[in-house]
Amino acid sequence: MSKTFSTADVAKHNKTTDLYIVVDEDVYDLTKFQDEHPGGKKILQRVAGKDASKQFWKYHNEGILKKYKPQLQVGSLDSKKAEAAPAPEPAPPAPAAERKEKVVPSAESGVVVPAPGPAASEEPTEALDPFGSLIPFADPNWYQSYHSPYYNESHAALRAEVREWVENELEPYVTEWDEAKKVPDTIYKQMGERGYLAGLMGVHYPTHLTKNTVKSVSPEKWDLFHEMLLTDELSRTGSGGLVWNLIGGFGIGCPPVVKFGKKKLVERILPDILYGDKRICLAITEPDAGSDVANLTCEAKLSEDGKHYIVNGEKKWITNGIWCDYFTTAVRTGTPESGMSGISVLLIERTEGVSTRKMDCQGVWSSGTTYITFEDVKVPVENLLGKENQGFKVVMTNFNHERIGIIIQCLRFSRVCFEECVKYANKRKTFGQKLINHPVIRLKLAHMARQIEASYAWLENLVFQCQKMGETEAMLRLGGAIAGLKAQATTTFEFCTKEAAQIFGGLAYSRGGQGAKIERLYRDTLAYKIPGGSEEIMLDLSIRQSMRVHKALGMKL
Ligand code: HEM
Repeated sequence: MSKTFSTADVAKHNKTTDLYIVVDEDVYDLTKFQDEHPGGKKILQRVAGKDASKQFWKYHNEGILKKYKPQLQVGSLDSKKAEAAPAPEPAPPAPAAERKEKVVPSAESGVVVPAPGPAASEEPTEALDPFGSLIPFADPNWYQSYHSPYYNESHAALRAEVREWVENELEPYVTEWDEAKKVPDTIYKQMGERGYLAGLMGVHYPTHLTKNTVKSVSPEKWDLFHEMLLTDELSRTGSGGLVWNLIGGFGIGCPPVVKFGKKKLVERILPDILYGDKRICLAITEPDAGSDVANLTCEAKLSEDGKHYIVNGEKKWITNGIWCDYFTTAVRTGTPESGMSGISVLLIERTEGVSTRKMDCQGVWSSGTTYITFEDVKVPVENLLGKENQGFKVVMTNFNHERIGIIIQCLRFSRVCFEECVKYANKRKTFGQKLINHPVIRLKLAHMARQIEASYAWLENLVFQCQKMGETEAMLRLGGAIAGLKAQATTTFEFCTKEAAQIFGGLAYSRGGQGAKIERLYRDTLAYKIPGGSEEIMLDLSIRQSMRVHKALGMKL
């Protein structure tokens, strides 16, 4: 692989039986690959022995090279070696001690939500070093040296750590996994090993439950902005299926156990979950009850000896269900008419009477959307989360966390659409002009960017409020705003996929290839607009809830 070639050496490999090409000064042996090349072998034979960089970048994106490099690259041109030395490395970030850190979460025991220290908004810090492609609006603006009160060196370090993993080990394979409707189990396991699962619960980093920690951020520094950027960077894969596979079930199924589960239960089941050995999901929605949670019918009756609940009912559209060992399940313990005051939440373990079957859906293919039936399932009373008939509070507390997760993903997916479009519009020519030179294309990009940036600024503000307020106050005061932002994020996401598809044209209509992310995200939009509270319910709730809260705060009309 480390062989050096001159252009004259490469030129000798110009036959169908011995076919080399050059892409970006690296040399590839395509002799065997030509027969399986999806673009055809003749097109490769026409560039045999030559530098085909221009043609390559016309038809492919970076993921293809990353994926095929290990098997096809045989060396590099001698010219590359000569130039390699002076290549400027981005300046390393200044040591943490040299910078003033903004958010210093305190780790008092008994405080569940990471609370920022007093420094959080006192004085402005220097902007962080630039990071990423520097395409405007393709990353949050603090990646591009904008000043921000929310981020410090530990966020920059996590950003680099996650991006490296995503770009090298996830993104090149995402299309394959989506088509297979399954992500290898090893990837989920790595989520545990890398300490990411433990950091995604909206609580202080739980070192008492796992020995795994995140390499670039010490547990006591972990805050909600780390959690946000972890989800954000994972979403750069441009696959709702992948993100939901890794955090969709866990991120909403596990927090209620940690926050409302009895100590013994938590200590028994959490370590295996946080290591990535066991999986957990949230089971609320039913064939006949979605956003209308108060209407659910899956029943749990106390056994005569009072030691078990006997659960009977169905759950539908449950993310990750087919792979799960544990189900955080909303059940009716009250009378059929009891509404929201007859709901409880149980941690149901995969045991006799629990059946799961995979559902076929429009989008998020690799997320394992599941239909679950519970038939006379015996659940120990110790598995009750919170108090009997007070499960509505557990469900509501969880909604803010779930919705913020959805918002983060939608906004990054919107950025992915934007970024892909900018890159494509700068190489694709129509009517003798690059797409970027057509005002109609720039107009589409502008409408995407303005929605992304405005929504993201609202998101950062709300995450900051969650961090400052603590869980109960956040639940009472921010529900309306978070619901409004969820609707804002899903409409932005839908708009961006629609406009991106128009820019990519036929490439966004067929699966795979350069338009793969756009085609997939277009199909994923409904999986964001409907669950976690549909767009219509979110908009209505945003006003109803805010009016109620502000009335209590003394609103004058
Ligand atoms: C390292 C060398 C190459 C590899 C690994 C490679 C791989 C691939 C793959 C995986 C696809 C499927 C579409 C996708 O997933 O993007 C594809 C499509 C294609 N490739 Fe290549 N390719 C290589 C070089 C080239 C070169 C040098 C040319 C042109 C001279 C070329 C022309 C095409 C065309 C026209 C398509 C079809 C694009 C479409 O469907 O729109 N490829 N290639």
